[in-house]
Amino acid sequence: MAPTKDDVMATLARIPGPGGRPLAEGGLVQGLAVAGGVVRFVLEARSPEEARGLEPARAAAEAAVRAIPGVTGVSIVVTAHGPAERAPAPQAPSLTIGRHPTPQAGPQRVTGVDRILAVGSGKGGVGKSTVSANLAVALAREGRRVGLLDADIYGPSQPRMMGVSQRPGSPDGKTIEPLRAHGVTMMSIGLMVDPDKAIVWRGPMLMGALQQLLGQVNWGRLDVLIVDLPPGTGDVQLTLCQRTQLTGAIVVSTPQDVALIDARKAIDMFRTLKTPILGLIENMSTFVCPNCGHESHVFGHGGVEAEARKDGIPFLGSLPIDLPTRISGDEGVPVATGEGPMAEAWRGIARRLIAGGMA
Ligand SMILES: Nc1ncnc2c1ncn2[C@@H]1O[C@H](COP(=O)(O)OP(=O)(O)OP(=O)(O)O)[C@@H](O)[C@H]1O
Repeated sequence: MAPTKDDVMATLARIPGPGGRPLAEGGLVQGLAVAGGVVRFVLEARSPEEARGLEPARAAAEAAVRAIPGVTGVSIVVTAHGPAERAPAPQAPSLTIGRHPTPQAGPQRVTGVDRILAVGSGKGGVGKSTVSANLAVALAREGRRVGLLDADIYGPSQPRMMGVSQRPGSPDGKTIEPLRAHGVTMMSIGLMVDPDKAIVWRGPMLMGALQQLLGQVNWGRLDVLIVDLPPGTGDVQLTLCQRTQLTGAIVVSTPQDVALIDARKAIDMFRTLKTPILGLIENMSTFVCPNCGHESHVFGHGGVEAEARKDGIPFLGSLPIDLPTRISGDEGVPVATGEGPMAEAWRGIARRLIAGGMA
């Protein structure tokens, strides 16, 4: 019989954590997911010191969870952030998102944030949100302090992909406390509006909302903030590039021509706005049949790398069509939280960005 989350939490309640308190208590266990027999969760320490001290408890938890009948795999990630970055318990916010923009003099930094990476695409549905979420998690696993802002105002998908749904609090009515998931500090417009209501805003309202999400969210100290943009080349992209000091943009595309045509437009837009393009990522590159191992190039293959070479833009990597990537995205536990070839691919891209000083 497949194990349940309750089975896992009951097991973790018997394992001592920091200060002898059971691991199951105090919000230490985050993002618990049980898919088939595979159990995944994050142990979120309050400081790097506490994270280092958690190793024996992590090993004990892994052994104990593995011993639960029906468990076929266990992945436990320990992440740490300073207490300043830990969001307080959500309270009813008195702040709403969505207003006209306020004037500002030139592009501005976001307080406490060292780098801002925009993740864009020309075409919708090519995997921009999947890339943003997995990259954020992979960077956090490398020990970076990471924020994720879902700026896809018309179609926010990060709450689902990161597995959060509670409304962020605004205790003082001026700033919004972001949420935490899988070691990442995150905020999405989707958490502030009724999920069943369409956002019907003209450009100025979008600009104002983005300004609020950057300036009024208490991001804390971050090494890097990843901004998941809407597809295309519209008001949100323009506002972000013109009003914020961006480190650069990453453009995601699938290899087929129709996506590449739009990716070129996104590249052209970032160039026009003088935003450095840090690299291209090819998503849904190939499909390897899990039954026979045959590799098909459903959307073509290699087109994004060729485009990068032609344009003199770094190629950051390619990701195959992968069922666990889709399932884990739907379940709110990005595939980069686990182990295996996909998590390894994300780790590689994250390390490349860190080595280049970009994250
Ligand atoms: N490499 C992949 N393998 C399998 N499924 C994937 C992969 N990348 C993305 N997907 C799935 O494709 C769908 C679209 O992905 P995603 O939402 O990340 O795209 P997007 O470009 O952000 O879309 P939008 O234009 O709506 O913002 C999702 O269901 C996601 O799980």
